[in-house]
Amino acid sequence: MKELLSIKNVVKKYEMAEYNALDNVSFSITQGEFVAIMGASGSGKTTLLNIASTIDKTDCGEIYIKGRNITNMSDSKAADFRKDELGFIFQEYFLLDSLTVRENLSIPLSLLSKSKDKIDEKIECLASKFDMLNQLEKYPHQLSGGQKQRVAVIRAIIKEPAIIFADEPTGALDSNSTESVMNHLHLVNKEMNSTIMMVTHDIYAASYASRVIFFKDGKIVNGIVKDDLDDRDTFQNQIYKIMLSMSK
Ligand SMILES: Nc1ncnc2c1ncn2[C@@H]1O[C@H](COP(=O)(O)OP(=O)(O)OP(=O)(O)O)[C@@H](O)[C@H]1O
Repeated sequence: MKELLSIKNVVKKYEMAEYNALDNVSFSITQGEFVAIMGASGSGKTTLLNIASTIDKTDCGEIYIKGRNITNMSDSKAADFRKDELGFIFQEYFLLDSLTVRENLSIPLSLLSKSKDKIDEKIECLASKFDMLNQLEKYPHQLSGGQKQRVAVIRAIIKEPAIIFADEPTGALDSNSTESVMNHLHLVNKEMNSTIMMVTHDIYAASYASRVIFFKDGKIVNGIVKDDLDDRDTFQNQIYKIMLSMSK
């Protein structure tokens, strides 16, 4: 299978820190995989996501996305790379409050100089899939948390990025909204064959992934792949047991 993201021997130590936030981390994600990164607070999950997505730099090691070495990209090249190739979903949504949902969603494609007709066509197609067609002319403050996060998911996928990085996408949501957002993320992964790397504390959210990688003290300590024959409850149970054993 085609390797999409490859992390090789990555080390990251913050200034004044006693320990490495990432300590010789290596793994790869193939095209179409949905990988969840789990671990206790401080285990290095967000540091990993920031380094894998060009937001932060490593001290040692290399990162490749679609075969391109992104390790030492200049800031301006990294910004272009993010615009062209990466999608982001954050806990706090980061929608622009003064713009409608439609205007928020048009930004990624406008930045890629797509025509207005193409942009509207794409927005309406995805809004329909995400049950958001009636919300396009509303402003973010008129939406529920779950609806805002669905807009953020559409915004992340609309330009069909090479990979989507999601940092605690359900962290601010109640259980109903979490279920809806995760169902839509799952749909994106299956129907559009999107590659997703998601950092989460939430065992339920992680159970939607096809693989979970577990971190402790900046190191990978375990990994589990969902068996196609197993249902999500079984996978969630397996994740729970590993998290429990790691906390002992
Ligand atoms: N900017 C920073 N400066 C110094 N130390 C940092 C910085 N950011 C993170 N750290 C430290 O690096 C380690 C890993 O932090 P990181 O935020 O990656 O963990 P995490 O697993 O994402 O935690 P959480 O689940 O609480 O968000 C921690 O010990 C943290 O205190």
